[in-house]
Amino acid sequence: MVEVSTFQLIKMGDLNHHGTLFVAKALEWLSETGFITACHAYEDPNELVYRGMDDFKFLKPADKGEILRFTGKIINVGTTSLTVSVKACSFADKDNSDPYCMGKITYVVIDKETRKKKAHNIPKEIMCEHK
Ligand SMILES: CC(=O)SCCNC(=O)CCNC(=O)[C@H](O)C(C)(C)COP(=O)(O)OP(=O)(O)OC[C@H]1O[C@@H](n2cnc3c(N)ncnc32)[C@H](O)[C@@H]1OP(=O)(O)O
Repeated sequence: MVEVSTFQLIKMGDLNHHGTLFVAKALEWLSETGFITACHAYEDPNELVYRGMDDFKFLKPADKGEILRFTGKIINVGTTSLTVSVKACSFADKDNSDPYCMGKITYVVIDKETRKKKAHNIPKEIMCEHK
């Protein structure tokens, strides 16, 4: 089972015109955590590419000064792909029960010479349910 956490402090430059966390910044942090999580399952980052994101939701605004914990878990292992669920919660929300935003990101393994997708042979045991 793979679970990876990263942390971000929301600063002035991360805000939108409402004065809350800008969606593009949240997506950047979400996809960084997703990629780092995927690299724990497949260790060559040069052969791992982003394919798509599903079910991205922004559920409540996040304020300047908040420390966010992004938690990535592998929820599906296919033939060439793996899917990581990432949740962003307050640092104080110890059980990740009240996320600010979340999404499911799929990565595909490619051959670094041909750039064509290839089977990764990652064992399904690394998957877990994201509560
Ligand atoms: C980290 C980065 O920034 S990487 C840079 C940005 N990304 C890129 O440049 C990648 C550009 N895209 C590509 O080169 C190609 O689309 C590839 C090689 C990734 C995939 O090739 P495609 O022919 O489009 O892939 P295809 O549609 O068959 O999907 C491949 C796998 O992803 C899975 N997949 C694709 N979309 C989704 C999705 N939305 N949700 C879940 N799984 C998905 C498929 O089911 C398949 O899985 P499997 O082989 O494990 O059964």
